[in-house]
Amino acid sequence: MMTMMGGGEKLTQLGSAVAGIMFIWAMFKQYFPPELQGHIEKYTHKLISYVYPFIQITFQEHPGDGFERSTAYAAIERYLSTNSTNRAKRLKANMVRDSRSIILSMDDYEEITDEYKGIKLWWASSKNIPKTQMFSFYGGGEEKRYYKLRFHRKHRETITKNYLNHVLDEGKAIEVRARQRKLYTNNRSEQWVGYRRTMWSHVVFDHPATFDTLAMEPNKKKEIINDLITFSKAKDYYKKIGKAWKRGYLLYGPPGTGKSTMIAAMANLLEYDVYDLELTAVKDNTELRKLLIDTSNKSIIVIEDIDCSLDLTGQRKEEEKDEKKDEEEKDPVKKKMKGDREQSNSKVTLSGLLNFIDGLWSVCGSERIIVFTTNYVEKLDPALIRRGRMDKHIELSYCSFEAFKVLARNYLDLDSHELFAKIRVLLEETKTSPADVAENLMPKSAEGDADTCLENLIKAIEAAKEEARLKAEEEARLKAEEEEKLKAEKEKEKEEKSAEDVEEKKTAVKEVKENGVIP
Ligand SMILES: Nc1ncnc2c1ncn2[C@@H]1O[C@H](COP(=O)(O)OP(=O)(O)OP(=O)(O)O)[C@@H](O)[C@H]1O
Ligand SMILES: [Mg+2]
Repeated sequence: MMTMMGGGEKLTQLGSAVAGIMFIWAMFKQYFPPELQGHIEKYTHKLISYVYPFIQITFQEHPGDGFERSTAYAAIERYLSTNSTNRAKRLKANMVRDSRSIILSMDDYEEITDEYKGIKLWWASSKNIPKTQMFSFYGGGEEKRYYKLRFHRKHRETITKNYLNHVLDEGKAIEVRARQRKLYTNNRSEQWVGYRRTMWSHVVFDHPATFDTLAMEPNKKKEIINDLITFSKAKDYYKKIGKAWKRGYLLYGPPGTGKSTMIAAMANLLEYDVYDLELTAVKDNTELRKLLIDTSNKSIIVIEDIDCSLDLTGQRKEEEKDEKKDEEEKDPVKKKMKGDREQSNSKVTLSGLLNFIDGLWSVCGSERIIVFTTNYVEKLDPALIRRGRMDKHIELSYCSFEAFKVLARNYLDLDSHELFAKIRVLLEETKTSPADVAENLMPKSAEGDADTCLENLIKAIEAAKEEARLKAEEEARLKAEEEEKLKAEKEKEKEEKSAEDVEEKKTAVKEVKENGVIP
């Protein structure tokens, strides 16, 4: 205070006295007639400005006559909630819509101090109570709340230019951290009507997966976490290089290897909302664009099983298509995907999707992550997955021993066990998905202990290994049979051919004999 005032303790006391008078005035002015109120206020302010070196800024909760709560007031409330819980003696608790927790803020007529770059500031909360007890729409009933900021006039520049932005940014950041995150899914366009926007339906996103619980090679996991965090802090960098603040991830790998789990972990790490985009419910590229424009910042837009939701083979050669058709007819899973695609009538095209990733729409909104998942990366059109479009390709593969250790720690609280060595060998020999491992590590009964779970896992992997061996044997047998059949057919063809040749030769000799000419 001494350093700020420069004028010594007397001035400090004067400041406090004036602040006290103003404070008491704010509380009691309602009891004076309005005409008198105006006069008293005018002259007191004049007098005070001679002796009083402070500047005051007021932030109303409902500026103007609107219903809308000022975003600045809300941000200040959040900002002060971290500050005031330690310093204010009287607090009020608020449960704000969409928030995960109660916000504690200083109660009316409380004052706290803040410090910014060595400058001391005072924040006070207050309210005006109108004389008439009329019905009103304002948030706090009839009262009009406001915050008052007070600081020495020599810091005017710093406070108005930097400090206020700092408070608003911090307040917004606290709000983002405290808000309930949402999982959105797109509705069919027939439901996009009415007063409320219904392009997306949402539920509270409360998935427990985190990168700690995700089973994966530790180095790979670290790399992904770093990549995400770097992205989330790179606002200025993206601006500098002139690129939209977006990043694309392609997650690929067999079923049950943690692709969807990783998306949840990403959302939890960055505290982003998740938009699960079901492409088969989107009629065409125009609808796709509308949906994407309607997403919010700080979100992950997910298209799962991209190969099933979009016919990516549009421009391919016919013969390739035929080949694929045969394959689809044979494989039940692929047949279902094809069914999904056909049933959906979706006319979203590859180029529509590419425009969505890096076309013009990307100028609207920022801080978005786009994630595609697929089980068949080799099926995707190269245009879709080229670098720059999908910035990072992440393979999620079968469960390695390192990944198993994460699961054992999560599910059984085990860091080591005598059965680990055996499991390591089995995992190296087989293709076991983390989902299968996780399934077996869950106790099947209330008494199920860690030993039983590990034994169950061993049994399950051994059974799968045996099944795979039998399948391989069967396939080898069928292949051998096929080859045998082919060989026999070729032999037969050859024999028939040579019989034909002999016959031809005989005819030729006969003709020579009869006609005396060589054909
Ligand atoms: N890497 C992993 N770490 C932890 N748990 C996992 C992992 N992979 C799978 N699981 C477990 O298996 C279940 C299924 O995994 P998930 O849905 O993430 O697989 P997926 O790769 O998305 O499969 P699909 O290709 O079928 O969509 C999850 O609920 C989770 O409990
Ligand atoms: Mg999945």
